[in-house]
Amino acid sequence: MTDFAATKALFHLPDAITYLDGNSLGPLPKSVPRRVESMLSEEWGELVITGWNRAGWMASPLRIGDRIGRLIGAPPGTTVLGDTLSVKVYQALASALALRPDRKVILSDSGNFPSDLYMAEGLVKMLGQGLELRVVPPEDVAGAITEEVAVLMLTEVDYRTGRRHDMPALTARAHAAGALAIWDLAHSAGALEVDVTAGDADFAVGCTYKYLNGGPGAPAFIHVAPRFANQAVPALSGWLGHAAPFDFDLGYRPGAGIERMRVGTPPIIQLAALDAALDIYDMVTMAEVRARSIQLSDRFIAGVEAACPALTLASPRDPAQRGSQVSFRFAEGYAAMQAAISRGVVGDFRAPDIMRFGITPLYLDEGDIDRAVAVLGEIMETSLWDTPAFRQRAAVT
Ligand SMILES: Cc1ncc(COP(=O)(O)O)c(C=O)c1O
Ligand SMILES: Nc1c(O)cccc1C(=O)C[C@H](N)C(=O)O
Repeated sequence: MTDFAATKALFHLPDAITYLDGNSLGPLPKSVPRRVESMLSEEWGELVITGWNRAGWMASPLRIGDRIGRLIGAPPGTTVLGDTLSVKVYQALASALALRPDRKVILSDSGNFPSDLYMAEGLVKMLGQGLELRVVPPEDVAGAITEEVAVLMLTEVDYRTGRRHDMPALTARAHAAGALAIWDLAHSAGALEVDVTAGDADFAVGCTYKYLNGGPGAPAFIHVAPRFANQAVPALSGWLGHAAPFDFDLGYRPGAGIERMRVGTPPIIQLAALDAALDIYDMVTMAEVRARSIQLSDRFIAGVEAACPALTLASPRDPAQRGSQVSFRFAEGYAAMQAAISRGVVGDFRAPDIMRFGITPLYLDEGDIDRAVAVLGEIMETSLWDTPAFRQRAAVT
């Protein structure tokens, strides 16, 4: 049985802050500074270039990829880390399209994160070939999976509303229509019980700086189903995805399996931080994390609805349809969130009117939820948000 008080004690949580933004950037695990410091001084400092072999740097994208694979139901050797999520989306999509050369449609939805759509748009422009990116409302996805579709590309949990797609059902539908399915697990990995194997995903990608607490700029992951591992053509054919990088051949030969999804030099310092952060996931089961997330989310929804009648729930009320965030609509949501932050309750805002709160049981408990509810209630009751200073938008929201 997971001891959530023990996991909470493993995080550095800034004084007087209730942190409800772990769905965007996880907080600092206390073990990370020590690990990074030892990586710097003992590995980089003492081993210098021999660290690639002697400290296992070169193998770390696959080794740590397996730690993430365990959390998303991927078999060992099918998940690798590197680059940003936008890059991994591009790689997955390019490879999936090459596996369905006779089809022309990439199907996605308007709840997808814009970068995923932008990467698809860029790829469509570059490849030409009559390809089309078709974006439909989330509720219309199932009906839009026709035999024209080459690839269904979705983010499982909507970054704004927290609405969760049914990965196994939509994937089965895509497969029945002859299409492939790519799942972006940015808002799922470390938050929900995900099983890419049972769900039969062809490709899965995600980031590690949200629920997995790898820190700002932590590398993304990509998983390729074993049936395609040696078939997927890597669009970004960098040297570390080559079958024998240190042969320095002039021609590219893809590496075995998931190795081919590597591109260039891995971010070793950032991987050390992520590796330390993932130790916390060895202390929990995803079933318990999910159950606790639902418990805390339901408490938060009930509290906010009672204390803040002006906020309307934007997330599905049914926990099964929701990820691990809770969102509310309020026309002046940006200002209201700034007011909340000024009172120590940190969530974020997504245009046009979404106040977003990440519910992360590894370091949040009932006391945090109740404090956040009380602060939001007070802000709404006193209209504390109603000042030009809180309406002034920052560069990053
Ligand atoms: C669903 C989703 N896809 C893609 C991205 C882009 O990730 P990155 O900035 O690592 O490329 C994000 C977050 O920024 C995201 O939430
Ligand atoms: N990756 C981010 C960044 O570099 C700066 C600010 C925010 C982010 C995010 O991750 C945003 C996030 N994907 C979202 O769901 O809105």
